[in-house]
Amino acid sequence: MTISAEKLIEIAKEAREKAYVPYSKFKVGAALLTKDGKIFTGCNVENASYGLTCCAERTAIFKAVSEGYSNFAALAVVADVPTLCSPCGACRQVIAEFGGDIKVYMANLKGQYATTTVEELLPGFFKARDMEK
Ligand SMILES: O=c1ccn([C@H]2C[C@H](O)[C@@H](CO)O2)c(=O)[nH]1
Ligand SMILES: [Zn+2]
Repeated sequence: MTISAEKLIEIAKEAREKAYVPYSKFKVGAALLTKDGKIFTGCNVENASYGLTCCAERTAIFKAVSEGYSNFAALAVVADVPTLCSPCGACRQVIAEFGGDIKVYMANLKGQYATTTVEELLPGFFKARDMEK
């Protein structure tokens, strides 16, 4: 990995500013580090049809994959909360698709963070192997 957790969190914090959140007003930012050192950012994008909202984490992952990157080392997620911003279930499954060992930094605006992995966040996640007959 080429950059520190703190730096990735800083980048996620900047990405958070772009959040489109007219309904919840809850801005979330993400920064995704590829194994070859490229960074893709994301923010949450809400919709008047609430269920169509895309979280910051998935925005970052879909941006990266659509640009040809799918080997990830770490993902930072930042929100303005006293505790830490923990990815929702849908995002956990989407992150897991690309490796249960991807580091996840859950952070707040003060720069406090916890490090975990998707294996820890979503034990027993559904994977390609589960479709084998
Ligand atoms: O980890 C999370 C949790 C929530 N949200 C978004 C979805 C919605 O726009 C708002 C409130 O749930 O926060 C994210 O982007 N990431
Ligand atoms: Zn989510």
